[in-house]
Amino acid sequence: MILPASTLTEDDVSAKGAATDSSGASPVASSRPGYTSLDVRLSGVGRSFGDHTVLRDVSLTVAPGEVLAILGSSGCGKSTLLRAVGGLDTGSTGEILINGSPVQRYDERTAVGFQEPRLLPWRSIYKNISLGLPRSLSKAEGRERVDELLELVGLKDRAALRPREISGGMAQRASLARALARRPGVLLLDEPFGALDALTRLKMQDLLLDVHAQTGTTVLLVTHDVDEALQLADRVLLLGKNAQDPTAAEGATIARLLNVPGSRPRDRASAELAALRGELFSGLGVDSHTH
Ligand SMILES: Nc1ncnc2c1ncn2[C@@H]1O[C@H](COP(=O)(O)OP(=O)(O)OP(=O)(O)O)[C@@H](O)[C@H]1O
Repeated sequence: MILPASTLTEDDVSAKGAATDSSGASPVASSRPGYTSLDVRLSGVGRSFGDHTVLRDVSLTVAPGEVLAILGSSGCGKSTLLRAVGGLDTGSTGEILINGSPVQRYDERTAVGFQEPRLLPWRSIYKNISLGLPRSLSKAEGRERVDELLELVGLKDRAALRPREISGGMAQRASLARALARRPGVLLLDEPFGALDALTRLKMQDLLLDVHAQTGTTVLLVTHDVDEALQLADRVLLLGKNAQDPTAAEGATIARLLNVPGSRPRDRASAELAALRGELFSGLGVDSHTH
């Protein structure tokens, strides 16, 4: 049973984040009954398309329950990396392990959410979410799970509507619920809020924090938004040229890997975050105009 985040006690919230994994990575969340949080280990991951090298030598461990934001300039390979972790692309080199075993084609331990909600227009919201259920569930179990998810993403009273009858933000919530329906150990989100207006985007960020507090799922989040990364992530991975080796061969690698301090939800105006924001902007080649 998934409870709305508002029913969590302070103890529930502070119990999260107490542990750290052996990689020295960020705090890990404990998952709720029925959910799992899996670790992801990347070793020397690379990807080329023909003679165009997009990614090279990406190595890191994402702790169970961690939220890792992936930033980088357009075309640097963020989606390519995410697709490789989900087994949507099998052309990468190096090794990707989830919970110690290699990623499979369309790995069932993962679920992917995209910028466009990708809902079937002729199906109800309820039915669209049920499309994400694992086949192993009975009808009754499936119904119970979809009801929980509708509650979790605040769409209980919209279940019977078609996608065109709800707003873009609601459609994105339905898409998130569909991705969660198989209770993935690793949730892969590719610019999930990129097409939403600024206010809806902030609300969706809060919703994702609620969902993460409820499920403890490991999240890899590709975003272009530095503030979104700082608000949501335990760590931020900046893909780009290696600053220590500017003459290195083409292809993006880990340019920076930053811990984001403070527990969520974070104070958007804190001085610590402002310093990190400046560092990330400079890593992205953008002048943050601080004087
Ligand atoms: N199937 C493919 N065949 C050939 N080239 C590809 C393929 N998929 C990706 N690429 C190339 O790999 C590079 C990285 O693409 P990718 O979509 O991963 O970048 P990104 O960082 O996610 O970009 P954006 O921020 O613009 O979404 C691009 O140059 C793209 O053209």
